[in-house]
Amino acid sequence: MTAALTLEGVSKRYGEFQAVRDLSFQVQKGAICGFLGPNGAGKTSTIRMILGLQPATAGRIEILGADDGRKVRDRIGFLPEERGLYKKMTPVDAIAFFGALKGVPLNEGRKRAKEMLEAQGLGGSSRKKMKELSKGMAQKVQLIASVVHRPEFVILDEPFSGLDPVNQQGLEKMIRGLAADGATVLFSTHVMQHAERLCDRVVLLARGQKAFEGTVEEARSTSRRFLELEGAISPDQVASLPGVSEVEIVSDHGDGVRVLKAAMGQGGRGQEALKAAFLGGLDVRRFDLREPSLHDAFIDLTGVRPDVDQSVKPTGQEAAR
Ligand SMILES: Nc1ncnc2c1ncn2[C@@H]1O[C@H](COP(=O)(O)OP(=O)(O)OP(=O)(O)O)[C@@H](O)[C@H]1O
Repeated sequence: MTAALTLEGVSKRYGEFQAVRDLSFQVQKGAICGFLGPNGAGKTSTIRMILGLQPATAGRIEILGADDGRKVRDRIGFLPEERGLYKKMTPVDAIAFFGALKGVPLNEGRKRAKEMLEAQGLGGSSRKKMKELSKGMAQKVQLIASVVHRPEFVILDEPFSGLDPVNQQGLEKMIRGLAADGATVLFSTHVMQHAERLCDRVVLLARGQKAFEGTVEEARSTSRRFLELEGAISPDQVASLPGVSEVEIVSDHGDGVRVLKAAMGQGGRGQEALKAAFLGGLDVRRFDLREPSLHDAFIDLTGVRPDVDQSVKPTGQEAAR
């Protein structure tokens, strides 16, 4: 496997404030990688360093074999977090314009734009002005504009933000399509579900530091599984089941019937515990085995929720740097 992107010990300081600290990770060619973390974790700062839009304070970045993103800018597609295409242009013109900035002749850009809009079910909107499109449509157009030059590497900063579930799904499909056509994709998000569905690998970032790098499955496996049991059972009985590390009373019906939540310890298997409960004749009337989600894993690995805002408001002087 070949790495399309390598970061080694990358840091970013804004004045006294350390936004990114000693960050290292790789994205293999052709992979979809999720760059995950709460708002303010340092994702945009890292993306800007990868693209060469701002210098790293320390460390090394290699993208598509180059030591500076600006040297390979025509082979990269970028969807920034702050969006807005020329409002008075039609989608076709806006897309062709962006293509032209990356060396695609205007006529060819228009042809590609029409085909890509058609493929996204936006063929009917191609004569409208950008300002007349819904937010979801405009965002799809902007994504098309960022990939019309058929880049090898696509970087999307919070591509799902502000979209309704239907448009989010459409965008997920587009991202899968880009990877199926051979592109490498890195996208940032603070919503774990998108990454769970899309990514080959994920990099988890909290307070500017990497907390985890690996597959979604590996991330999940670091987190505890839970077994929820309802019946005339005591916490002690559940605590003695194999693999159970902790028991919590969720609710007590008062007649001896309770709902108990058992956290499985490292390597503990809920099925084994359930089997022992039934073989031991425990009065279990309902059970639920809950696998940890990527969201659970993020909280376990970083100690923070991915949906909080970790931003530190920059002072005027720092913001100007
Ligand atoms: N130019 C700047 N000057 C000073 N501080 C900055 C600057 N840019 C970003 N920061 C701070 O660095 C931290 C990381 O910001 P960054 O935008 O990289 O995070 P993020 O994970 O992309 O979050 P978001 O999705 O909200 O943009 C934040 O605390 C932010 O306030």
